Amino acid sequence: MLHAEHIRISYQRDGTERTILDDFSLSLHEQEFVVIIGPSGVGKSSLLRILSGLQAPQAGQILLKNQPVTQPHPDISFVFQDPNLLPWLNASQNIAYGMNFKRHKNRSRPEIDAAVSEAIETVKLRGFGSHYPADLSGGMAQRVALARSLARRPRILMLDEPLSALDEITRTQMQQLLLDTIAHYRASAVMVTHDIDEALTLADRIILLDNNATGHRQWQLNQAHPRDVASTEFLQLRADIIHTLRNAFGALA
Ligand SMILES: Nc1ncnc2c1ncn2[C@@H]1O[C@H](COP(=O)(O)OP(=O)(O)OP(=O)(O)O)[C@@H](O)[C@H]1O
Repeated sequence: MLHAEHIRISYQRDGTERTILDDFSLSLHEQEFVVIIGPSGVGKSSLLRILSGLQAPQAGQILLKNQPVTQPHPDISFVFQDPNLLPWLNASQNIAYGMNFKRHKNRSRPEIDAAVSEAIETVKLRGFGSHYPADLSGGMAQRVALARSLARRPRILMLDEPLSALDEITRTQMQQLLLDTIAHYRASAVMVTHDIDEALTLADRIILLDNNATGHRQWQLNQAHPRDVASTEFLQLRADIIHTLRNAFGALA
């Protein structure tokens, strides 16, 4: 449904153009969960912004249902590492605020209220709609951010390390919640993470971004959820990914 074709990302530094990523292509399928990994600075966040239409590539194009994506798109939502909730709005109002987008302008109040209730229910925050961000834990705030992104029913969710600020237990719970929530909304997802176990837990496909000539590596995972990442199968996959990272990036990995 989303196609990235021959993407090049470069930035100006000290008057010269520095290419971060070149000739990257990706076809994201319906309800597919793609996880992007790679060392710091390889261009993961930049790529996610480009896939979302938040940033223009220097070459190539993004197509969603065969239409070019050149600006933020109502069918694509973004979840950041920081929940970025508005402190003067309660959880329900923060979620409703996410629906304040061109495509939803004609929605009636009852429709918005129903979408907010469904989102709150799905992220398991029933009873917390009237709570303000200051009264929510980090995990709860990130659930509100997830609900805000999904209430407007995007087809694709872009997730930039959304769980990395959470403690280990909350993070594990959130991984399952993320899978359940995305399945409920029948969305696809592209997520950036540094955590290989998280990638193994969530992904249908893991892509290792590589900015040199060896090209990007990918692994297809067909195992059902929940997954036991301590099983022999996953330990072998994990070892293969780490080995590939070391070969591609040496000391950086
Ligand atoms: N707006 C910008 N202007 C100039 N350089 C930038 C800009 N954004 C990113 N960069 C540079 O591009 C490179 C890739 O950055 P990006 O944040 O996409 O990488 P990343 O793989 O997500 O890194 P990390 O894992 O550390 O978050 C880095 O060297 C960064 O300094």
